[in-house]
Amino acid sequence: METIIVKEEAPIGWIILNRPDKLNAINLKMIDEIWNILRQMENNEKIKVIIFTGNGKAFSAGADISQFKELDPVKAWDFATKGRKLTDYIENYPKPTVAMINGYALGGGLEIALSCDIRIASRNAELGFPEINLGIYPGFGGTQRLVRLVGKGRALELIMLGDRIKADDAEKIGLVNRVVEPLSLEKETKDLAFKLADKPQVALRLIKTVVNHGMDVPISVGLTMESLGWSIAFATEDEKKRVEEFLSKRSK
Ligand SMILES: CCCCC/C=C/C(=O)SCCNC(=O)CCNC(=O)[C@H](O)C(C)(C)COP(=O)(O)OP(=O)(O)OC[C@H]1O[C@@H](n2cnc3c(N)ncnc32)[C@H](O)[C@@H]1OP(=O)(O)O
Repeated sequence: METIIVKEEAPIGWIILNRPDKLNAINLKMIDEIWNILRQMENNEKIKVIIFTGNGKAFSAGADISQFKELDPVKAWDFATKGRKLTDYIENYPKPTVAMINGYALGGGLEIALSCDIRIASRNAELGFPEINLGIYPGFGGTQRLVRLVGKGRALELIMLGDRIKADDAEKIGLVNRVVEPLSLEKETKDLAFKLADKPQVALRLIKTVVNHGMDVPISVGLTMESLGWSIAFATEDEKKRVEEFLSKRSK
């Protein structure tokens, strides 16, 4: 791998963006490498949770601006589509995903973090969508995911002004789930990942499907999806075992 470091630390699969001298700017190669490793990890039963992070002082400072010089509208469309397909894949990934935001998470970098299920940020992280300052706007799904996460007013402010915000402010608006001290970032993220890995995996997958797709359809359809998914959970070993355990403890 040229642009990422991959670590298997079962049950965690680490994907570490690795162009530290360029603040982990995302080029086409990185998109391909993340995609390919995610495909492999999908079939690796030992891996139950994926953690994304960055090597060095950034999670990622966004799409690689040096590639923009070569872009005409057709190439820009290809680049954006590749990035957007990747973030769609991450959002709908069959295993839980966590973004461990260790520093700058900007533009396309923040869009990767936004497509993860949970975001934990170091207190010294800075987040934002500075694309407007380049005459563009988020193109890896950010306009749509941000508005769903923080609401229209805050999303427009972030995207239209392009200002970076501190982790604490990101937590206040729900852009990140939790802020921790830099030295505890890895431990807190791993604790969270272990907790997720201990949960029934099929039910987690159903939750992601119902929540993600439920947001795209009328509530009546979302509620029906919820009921269908809920019924499917009764076909799992986890449900049988866990309900049985609960009831047998009560009857003693
Ligand atoms: C085509 C479809 C795109 C779809 C949507 C996505 C769009 C985007 O993501 S556009 C990019 C948005 N991001 C930015 O505009 C951030 C750009 N970076 C910065 O503003 C600053 O680097 C900083 C504030 C994040 C950090 O500043 P500082 O600590 O002073 O570090 P340097 O600026 O010296 O950066 C070190 C090194 O990294 C290179 N670099 C940083 N960001 C990018 C980037 N996004 N693309 C390419 N290269 C980047 C920077 O040029 C420096 O490299 P050298 O000059 O070789 O040392």
